[in-house]
Amino acid sequence: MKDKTFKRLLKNKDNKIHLTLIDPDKTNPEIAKKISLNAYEAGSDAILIGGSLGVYEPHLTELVKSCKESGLPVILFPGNINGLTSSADAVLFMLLLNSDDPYYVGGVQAQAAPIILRMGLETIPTAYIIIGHGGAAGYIGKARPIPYERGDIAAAYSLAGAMLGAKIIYLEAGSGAPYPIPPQTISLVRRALDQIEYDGLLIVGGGINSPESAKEAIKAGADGIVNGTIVEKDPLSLYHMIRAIRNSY
Ligand SMILES: CC(C)=CCC/C(C)=C/CC/C(C)=C/CC/C(C)=C/COP(=O)(O)OP(=O)(O)O
Ligand SMILES: O=P(O)(O)OC[C@@H](O)CO
Ligand SMILES: [Mg+2]
Repeated sequence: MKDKTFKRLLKNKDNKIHLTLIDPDKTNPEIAKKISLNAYEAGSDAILIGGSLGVYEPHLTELVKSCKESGLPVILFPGNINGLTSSADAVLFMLLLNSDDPYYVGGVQAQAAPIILRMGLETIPTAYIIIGHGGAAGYIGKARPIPYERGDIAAAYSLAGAMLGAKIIYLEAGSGAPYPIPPQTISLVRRALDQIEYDGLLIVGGGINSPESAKEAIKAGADGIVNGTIVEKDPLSLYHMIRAIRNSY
């Protein structure tokens, strides 16, 4: 199996990972290119492209191509099978572990797998776990969100994801969530993953809108963070977010 893009991320683990999210539903290729160039200069590790609502072609492919001009890897973060295009470098092959709908825990993966095979995309096995507010992803994905403060439950789901072979454990509060995942919750997940010597990446996203909250997530044990909403509002905020996570110790 291809793993070039994932290995490139993993190499930066000690330096902490920053992922810049672009929603194809809200962004045109020109703006996506500007955000990506900015992300590259600020030191982000990759561009994630995805959203909870449907996307269409050729828009998605054009968006991916314009992001690739930055030189950063472009990783699909699909809400459904229409979020796939062969022009990306890889796809987060996600299972929404705490969804009550079997479509998101087996069904969509079976729909997507033969398409991904034909597209020749690298897959990054990802356990997607929705916590707290959950945002559009929680609603569309029919998640039963884990309460913000229940780090023990988040840890149980994260262990399950790791034991299933996920290379990324993605703790998600939902794009634009009013509060990010609390550091105590992240710490409990980190501790559990350390017990099994997990060697993948613990990524946290949703509502991380200040350098302080970015730093807290990393201090609590996240290997990396995702920023979407704040980048849409102010692309220059990336410099502060990335500086914060790289100077956490
Ligand atoms: C394997 C394939 C092809 C797909 C996986 C499909 C799964 C499991 C989806 C989980 C549920 C879901 C709808 C996830 C979407 C995650 C995502 C791309 C969130 C990005 O943000 P938005 O939720 O669009 O935020 P806004 O509300 O800000 O637009
Ligand atoms: O838009 P924000 O709140 O930064 O969330 C990013 C990401 O975790 C959403 O999937
Ligand atoms: Mg969206």
